[in-house]
Amino acid sequence: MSIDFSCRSFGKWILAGEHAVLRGVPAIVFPIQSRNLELNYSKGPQDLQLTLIGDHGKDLQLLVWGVLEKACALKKISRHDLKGHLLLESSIPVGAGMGASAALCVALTRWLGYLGYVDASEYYEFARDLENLFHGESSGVDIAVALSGEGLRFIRNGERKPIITAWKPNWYISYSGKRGVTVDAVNKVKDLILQNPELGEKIDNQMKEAVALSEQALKLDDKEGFPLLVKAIEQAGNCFEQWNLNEGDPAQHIQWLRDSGAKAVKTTGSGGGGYVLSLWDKEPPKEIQQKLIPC
Ligand SMILES: C[C@@](O)(CCO)CC(=O)[O-]
Repeated sequence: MSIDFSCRSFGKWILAGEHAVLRGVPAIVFPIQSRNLELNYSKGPQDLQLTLIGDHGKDLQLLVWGVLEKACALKKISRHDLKGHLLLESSIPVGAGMGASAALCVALTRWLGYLGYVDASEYYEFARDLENLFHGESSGVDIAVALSGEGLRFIRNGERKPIITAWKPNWYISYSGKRGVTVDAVNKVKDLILQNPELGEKIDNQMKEAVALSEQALKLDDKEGFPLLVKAIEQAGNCFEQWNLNEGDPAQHIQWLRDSGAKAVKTTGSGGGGYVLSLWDKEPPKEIQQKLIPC
């Protein structure tokens, strides 16, 4: 079968800015090159057929049809207008906070663009509308990075600026042992803000400062940048503590990383589970590395 169109979108991890980004604070987000979703499309006369492969391809089974349903409704097209064969290969786990749903929405948007249903100028907005199927409220940060494939400084309804890093930190993400459900985590933070607006604002401001520090740290050289980056990550990580989003398995995983020699550790993404970022001053021990994904 010949391939008529293909595209690739990426999973993501966030250095700083989670949650507060919903209230206008910038977020620093990077793609995970090793966790991506590849779409290959072959034209054909038959109603659309779907094949899912890869470590996490099958996870997408229910999501794909749901997203396509919504895309058809938004563009006022019938499912029967979509013909041919779609092959999706994914290495992004679903429900782990790595942005699998955003990567899927971006890949399908690009494909619909190829078919002539979506203009390239509206890819971002359209993919975001599709992603709202999964999140009650999303800032669009996952869509932005899945679309660009590069590190970004992201502001909700605002800038999406590439991040230039002057050095390559020894940083990794690893699974906390528990699923992270974005909508639950977002609601937990919102509840805290409702109950204690002053504290909510204080934590958002702390996150904002962590974002500024991390940007500064990445612009310096590694010698000067490292201690600043440690401070930034710890400060951002402490926000998750205050939001009570590290309880249980994530807290134990964070402690294990610290005990193993990580110099700074924080939850990445929505929290309440999912992935944890760790920063090291040298290569982590071999037996630890098996559990770490290089960023
Ligand atoms: C928790 C959150 O800030 C990041 C999830 O990756 C939600 C969002 O920005 O859409």
